[in-house]
Amino acid sequence: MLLHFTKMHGLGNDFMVLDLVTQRARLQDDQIRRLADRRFGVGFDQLLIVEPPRDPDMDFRYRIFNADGSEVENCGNGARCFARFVRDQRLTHKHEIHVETAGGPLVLLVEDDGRVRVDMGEPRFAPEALPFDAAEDRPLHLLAVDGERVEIGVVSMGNPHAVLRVEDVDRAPVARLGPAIESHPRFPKRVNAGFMQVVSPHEIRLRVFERGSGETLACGTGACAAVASGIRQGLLESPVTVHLPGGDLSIEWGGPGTSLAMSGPAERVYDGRIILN
Ligand SMILES: N[C@H](CCC[C@H](N)C(=O)O)C(=O)O
Repeated sequence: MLLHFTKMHGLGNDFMVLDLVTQRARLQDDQIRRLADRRFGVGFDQLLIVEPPRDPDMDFRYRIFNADGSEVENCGNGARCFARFVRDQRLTHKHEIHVETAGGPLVLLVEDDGRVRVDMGEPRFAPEALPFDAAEDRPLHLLAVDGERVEIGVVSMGNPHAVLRVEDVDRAPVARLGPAIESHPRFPKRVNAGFMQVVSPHEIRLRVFERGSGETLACGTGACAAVASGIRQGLLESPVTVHLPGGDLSIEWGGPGTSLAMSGPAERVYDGRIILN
């Protein structure tokens, strides 16, 4: 089976994007893992699949798979690349695109300068939304991990995030605590682990060890989760600039009962064709 695809990235968080509106394919987990491999395959953090919507009021359905083949509920950087892709491929001419995802509906606004603004919905802090094993909803939870006890904020952006505050992201124990938090037993569906350094009330630095992909150069939902947790703890005020290793995102959130908005770039790298057996 020959498949056309496009390689894209959002601040270095990179994607293979497949149009399954005009093409037909069913990919198995092991095929996704092989395609994700940066030597034996195309190489990506996530695979994004564009499909026709199930709900007639939506424009598209958008499915997201991590490099380990696991299907996930949401991908912020991927949403921006998705919006750029469907317009570049002339699958739509709309500037406001309504998308079905496993984590709920998204509204994507493609701006004239090529940046994409995404209404990411309302952050949810209740442990059962992630899911996270905890007796109650609170701004910070204690987690015993790798022989130490750390304080984390937990946030669902459709996908689960644990946010840990650090003094200096460059010296944060991402390689050691990232995997340990990702697969911690109190997160039955695993979790993305964010390491947040507060620079000022309107500025943070962030590194994210992503569930199913490892540390990435940027994580859109991770940036949203870190800002939401920081605002809830009284450390941050909207809008917040998030400095990730791959570049900056801008996040706005008016607090409980309101949607959180993220805006940033989406880049195409190349178009390709691959034969899947
Ligand atoms: N690894 C994430 C999905 C990709 C999120 C990230 N690439 C983003 O931009 O939000 C998870 O398992 O929930």
